[in-house]
Formats: sequence, structure tokens, C-alpha cells
Amino acid sequence: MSLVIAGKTFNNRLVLGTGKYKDFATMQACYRAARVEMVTLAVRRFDLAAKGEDNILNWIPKDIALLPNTAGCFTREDALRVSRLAREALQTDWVKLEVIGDPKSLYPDNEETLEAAKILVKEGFIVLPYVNADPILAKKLCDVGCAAVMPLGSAIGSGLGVQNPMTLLLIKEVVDSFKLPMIVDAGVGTASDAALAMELGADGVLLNTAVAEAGEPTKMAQAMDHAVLAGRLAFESGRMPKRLYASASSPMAGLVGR
Ligand SMILES: CC(=O)[C@@H](O)[C@H](O)COP(=O)(O)O
Repeated sequence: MSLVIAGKTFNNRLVLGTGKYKDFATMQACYRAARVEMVTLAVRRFDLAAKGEDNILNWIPKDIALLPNTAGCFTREDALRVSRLAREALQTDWVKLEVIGDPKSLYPDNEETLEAAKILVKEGFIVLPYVNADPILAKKLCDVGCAAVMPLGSAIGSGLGVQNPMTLLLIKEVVDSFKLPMIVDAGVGTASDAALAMELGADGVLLNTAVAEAGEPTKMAQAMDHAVLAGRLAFESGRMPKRLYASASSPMAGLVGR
């Protein structure tokens, strides 16, 4: 049941973000409610030198792995700079690589992401790229040595759920052939979206807005934990075939009065 990324084992397949919470205490409570073992931190959006309670790092429990991300970067140079800064400041080689192509859709720029990934892998980073759902790009990212591929389910913060189930299946086939995980990242709006991603075979789900903007964030965090687990169990169980016609629950043979 565990998720392994770059040799590190996670017993929970849900990854949460750090943005949009009403305060750091709520964020921390959500991490506990969801039992997450990894969270992603937008390095550019926080003052990592802030003191005491003003520093987000003091609100992230030490037993939770930090995945710095390059949110807010629009070029490969920018993403490289932020990744190196994160490595220095946070003492980790892990990076969620985001190179955004357009501020309105927040869709990733494929070419820039691939080029940045090549360089970061050469520099010894564990690179988890956030990308458009594209099996060809996924293969290229696996080829250059990324540790996972993180296709979007739909646009960041849209809450539109998994809009591309068939494409995710194709990506899953690609990453499986490299024995790498696929983590669906962005667009999850509610628990059933996370469950669907997992039922499709995603190895994990990364989400932020659905929890941070929920009416009761800790309750939604718990729901996401359950959803990811339920979806994974369903995937591993193997679903029944879909049928056009009914199939009686009790056998017809031996019916009394026949
Ligand atoms: C937190 C983070 O890295 C986001 O950029 C991520 O893609 C999550 O997206 P949602 O907010 O849609 O869950």
C-alpha cells in the first residue's frame, strides 16, 4: 500500500499544499487530519527567514517531508533559481517543478518544464514535474530522469476534478513502464475527484485548494485522506466489469415455484 518516490516510502498517498489557508494553525490542523507525510511549499510565496510563528516552517511538523515547489515561475531560468534557493534554504534535493506558461490558465509550459527538468536532474535534484496531461511529454520526463510525473486533473484552483481520465490512463501506462509513480496534481474539488484519480491508477494525489477553501478545512482534509485510501483500495482490488444489461444478484437457477 505504500508509495515509493526516489527510494523514500510514504504510507499516505495524499500530498497537501501550503497556500490559501486562513492561517497557519488551520493548515497544520489539516495536515494532522489528513495524516499526510509530505506537503509542498511554494518557496517564493513565504518569507523563510521570518521569525517564530510568522515562519511557515515552524507550522509544518518535522515528521512531514517538505517538497519545495517553484510556483510563480514562468521561465526555466526562474525555476532553476528557485529550486537552487530551496535546496540551500531547506536542505533538500526534492523539488516540485512548476514552470507556468500563462497566468490565466496556470497551465504548465511543457518545453520550459522539460528543459528545466533536464538541468535539475543533472544537478542531483529529485524532480517531480507538474505538467499538462500528455503521455509523450510524460515519457520524455521519465527519460531524462524525473522521479515522478504529476499531470493535472484540471486547472490549479479550478475544482473541476479529473477532466482527462483517459489521458491519465495513458500516462499511467508510460510511467509504469519506467516503474515511476504518477501523482495527479491540481484541480481536485472534492473527495470523489481524489477517489476517481486513485481508481484510475494514480499513485498519489496532490491538492491544495479543495481543503484550504472548504467550509470546514479539517473535515475536508480527513475526507481527502479517506478518498485517496478508498480509491487506492478499489484500484488494487480490480473493479467488476461494466455491463450493458442487468445481472441478477441472486442466481436464477433453483428458484422456488419455477
Ligand atoms: C499546492 C500546489 O502545488 C498547487 O499548485 C497544486 O497544483 C494544487 O492545485 P489545487 O489547488 O487545484 O489542488
